[in-house]
Amino acid sequence: TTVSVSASASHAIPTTLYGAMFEDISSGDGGLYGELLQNRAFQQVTPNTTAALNAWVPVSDAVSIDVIADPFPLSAALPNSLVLTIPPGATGKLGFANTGYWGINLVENTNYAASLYYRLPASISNAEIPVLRMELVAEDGTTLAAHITQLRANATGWTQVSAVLVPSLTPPSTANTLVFTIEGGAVVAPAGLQVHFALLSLFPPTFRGRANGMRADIAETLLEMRPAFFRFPGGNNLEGQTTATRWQWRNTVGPLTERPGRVGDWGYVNTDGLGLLEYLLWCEDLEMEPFMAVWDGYSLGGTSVTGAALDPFIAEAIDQINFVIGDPATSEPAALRASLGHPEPFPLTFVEIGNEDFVGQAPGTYASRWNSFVTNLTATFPQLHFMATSHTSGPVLTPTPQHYDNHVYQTPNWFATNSFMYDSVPRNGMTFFEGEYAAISLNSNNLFGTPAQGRLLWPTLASAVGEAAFMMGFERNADIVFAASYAPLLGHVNDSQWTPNLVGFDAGNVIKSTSFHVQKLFSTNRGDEYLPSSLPDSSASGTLAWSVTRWSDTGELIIKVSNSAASPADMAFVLPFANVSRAGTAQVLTGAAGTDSNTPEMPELVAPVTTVIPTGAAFNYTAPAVSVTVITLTTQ
Ligand SMILES: [NH3+][C@H]1C[C@H](O)[C@@H](O)[C@@H]1CO
Repeated sequence: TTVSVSASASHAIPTTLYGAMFEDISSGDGGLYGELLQNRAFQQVTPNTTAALNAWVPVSDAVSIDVIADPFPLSAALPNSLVLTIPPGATGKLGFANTGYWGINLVENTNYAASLYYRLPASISNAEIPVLRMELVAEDGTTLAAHITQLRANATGWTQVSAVLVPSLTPPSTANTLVFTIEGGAVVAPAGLQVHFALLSLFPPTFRGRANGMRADIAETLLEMRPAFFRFPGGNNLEGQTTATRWQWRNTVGPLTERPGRVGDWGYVNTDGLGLLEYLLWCEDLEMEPFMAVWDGYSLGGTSVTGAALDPFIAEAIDQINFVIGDPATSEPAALRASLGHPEPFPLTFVEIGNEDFVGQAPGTYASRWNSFVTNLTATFPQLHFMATSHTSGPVLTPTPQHYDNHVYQTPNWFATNSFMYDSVPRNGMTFFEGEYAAISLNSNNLFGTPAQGRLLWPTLASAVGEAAFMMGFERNADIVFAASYAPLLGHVNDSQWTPNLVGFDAGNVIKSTSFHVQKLFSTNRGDEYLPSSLPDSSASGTLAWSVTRWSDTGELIIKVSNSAASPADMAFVLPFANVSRAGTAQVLTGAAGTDSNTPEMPELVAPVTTVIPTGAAFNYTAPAVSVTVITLTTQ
């Protein structure tokens, strides 16, 4: 195949072309968000049930623990507490432990910040006052770190205890626990003792040392991709099953004692410790533009709010946006932002109105809800761009959307043969965000089924190669495609609500998938202008796709190639430049079989290999079977 490249660019490659989509789908709590204790504040649980004690266990049968609706709660937002009951004369390790999110990763000589609130239902009159011991304990019972503090005899009000725990060694597994025990032996409990606990927390060092920040290894992995934007808070997790359980920005900002959490849309409670300000600071740290969604009246249970009933939610969206960009002098939400330490507005251009309003009953009311939101938001924020989430084929929306968020989940082969999807889209001023795409299954007749029905647990090499072909279409059509992101971004391997995910993780490991490598290769070799070239075969039998872009300042050329065929593809490149470097760099992602995946067992089975290849004004390159290649060379 000969590829002749044009000397003049046809269009710019937007800086926002490659980014990340995020929602809490086994990805925030227990993942990107740094908190190591699961169910840390008993949020949104039913008191006096076993489920309310999720991730909490007693450490001896001499005591009992129960989650209650506390008569004197820590706060209105956190009404529940854990009551430790020590019967008279009890001895031994009198306490309870948290087992984390399928484990707690601990590293020696690292500072872990523990904190909790406790209160005594009645003052203790004993001579000896009980001691509270916090310990990091390994699977075999070894104490890795300990901190003791004396309880205050008259602490009938909530009292906070904070401590830094430093493991003396790195334990052999992540099956570690944080153990809380009361000591003082029989003296403590001549008549027995009860202690109430609330908002118990353990944080490792966070990414960039941010308070209430992100887990560093996952954050560093996402930083590797250099995503240019970050879409949040969803995705389904924006919507709620009902209006009442929608994502509400105010409940996600301010002190953790003021955040009630919510029943998320992926089968577990969200702490909302990862909230709007944390998302925005995270965008700042990774230099990503926020693509922020506002709740738009539709909930996944099928209900819609329309007409005048929508007004309070439009006001809520205006407040949410003002929290991000408002002037503290004139806007209460902006003043709240300033009071939380960020007086300056955050950058914001794109606001998405809802999520996937093409599902269920949503299309029936989206035109009306879109009109209500966009009419009001445009009046308040004329500088913002609003993205529609219904299908471009309908319903007809007014005002006409400037941008649509398209989603596609398909088979690896579908992606490999649909890289021309945007070539035939009319150029009428409308531009597109391919906000969610992924090779999800080998079964085109049941894409969202189970693994037994063809669903992929992990991205495969064939997934990544297909997605790369599809992404060539983004670059060739970057005059109308301004952003694209794989979804979902992250998933906990022990409890994923969705597979495959771009990055898998467990308590101690991060797994970079084959698709992650493609996202990183494209995002870190983007170029800023597109050079037209001979077109690949756009038919269903096309197996070879490529894209040529350039950095206009340096003249550096980037040639991306995707070969989904089971055999190598001989290519000849013809470049119309005088001073093409005689050697270029080739980063090649390939493997033994298209079915290869990076998994917890073999996290690096498939990884890019960088080589130097001969290049020049005309050069040959053989793309290996089932591979993605990024060639970089200079032209001046
Ligand atoms: N059903 C997918 C579409 C929705 O927007 C996401 O929440 C889900 C996983 O990426």
